[in-house]
Amino acid sequence: MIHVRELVKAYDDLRRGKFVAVDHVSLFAMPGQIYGLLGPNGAGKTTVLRILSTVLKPTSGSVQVNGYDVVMEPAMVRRQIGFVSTNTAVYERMTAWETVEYFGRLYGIEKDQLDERMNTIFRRLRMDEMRDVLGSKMSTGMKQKVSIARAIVHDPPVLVFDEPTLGLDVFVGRALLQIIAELREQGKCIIFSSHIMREVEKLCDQVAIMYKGKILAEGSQAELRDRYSQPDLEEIFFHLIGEPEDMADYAGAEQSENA
Ligand SMILES: Nc1ncnc2c1ncn2[C@@H]1O[C@H](COP(=O)(O)OP(=O)(O)OP(=O)(O)O)[C@@H](O)[C@H]1O
Repeated sequence: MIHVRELVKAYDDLRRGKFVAVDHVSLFAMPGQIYGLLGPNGAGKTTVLRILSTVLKPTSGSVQVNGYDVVMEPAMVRRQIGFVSTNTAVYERMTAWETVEYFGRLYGIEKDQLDERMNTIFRRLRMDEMRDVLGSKMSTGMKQKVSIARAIVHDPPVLVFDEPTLGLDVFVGRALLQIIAELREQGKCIIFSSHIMREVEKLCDQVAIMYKGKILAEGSQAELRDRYSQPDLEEIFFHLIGEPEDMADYAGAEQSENA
């Protein structure tokens, strides 16, 4: 379970001065559910997820992961979470098996239990054929599977996916979404951030639409469609922000992408 209350993150930016990247964000995600954080580049999604996984400290507000507070009990929070993003590192000189084993050991899992768990994970993620492939020889899709395997090796109840399909082709992207749906069936609490409306539409039970640091709307997809009388998430999004008159509206996002 993830409980975010009135979360604020302000940066002291040399160029922009004090910049509020996350502005009083509240959300609640349950086990067995995929919670979608949908928003364009620069909306503040990654900042929320980094605070959730204890990489960044909040300016104010509170975040609890399975009852543990991210500021007071960061080590316990890290045990609850598996984090997957597009640029999760895969070591060039380690095989798929060695990489996942290494992370399992970091979490202090006993050898026998680790072997058993890894066998299950490799089978479930259809990674058996790539056990001995070195990081330097892996395709992007293989690397992404290794990233998922290392994120779930300690069997965390909470999984965070930050734009996980970025740069993947349609086959690998689809397989990845299927894996995430399977993890939901296992009762995991999943946060899935994306700017791709179609993906969020397919996968997510609850959706928060985020823009310029704020959550503009939150609910199940059916609730959101009803509330705003719009047929899909894209229409709801533009209904909420208004049609941008020119790309000046989008300047902040461009900067973030290049940062
Ligand atoms: N260290 C920092 N200092 C100053 N501003 C920052 C810093 N990190 C992020 N920001 C700004 O905070 C805003 C939100 O960034 P964030 O990465 O959370 O957005 P996002 O929704 O994840 O988008 P993206 O998909 O581009 O990563 C952006 O305007 C970004 O430039």
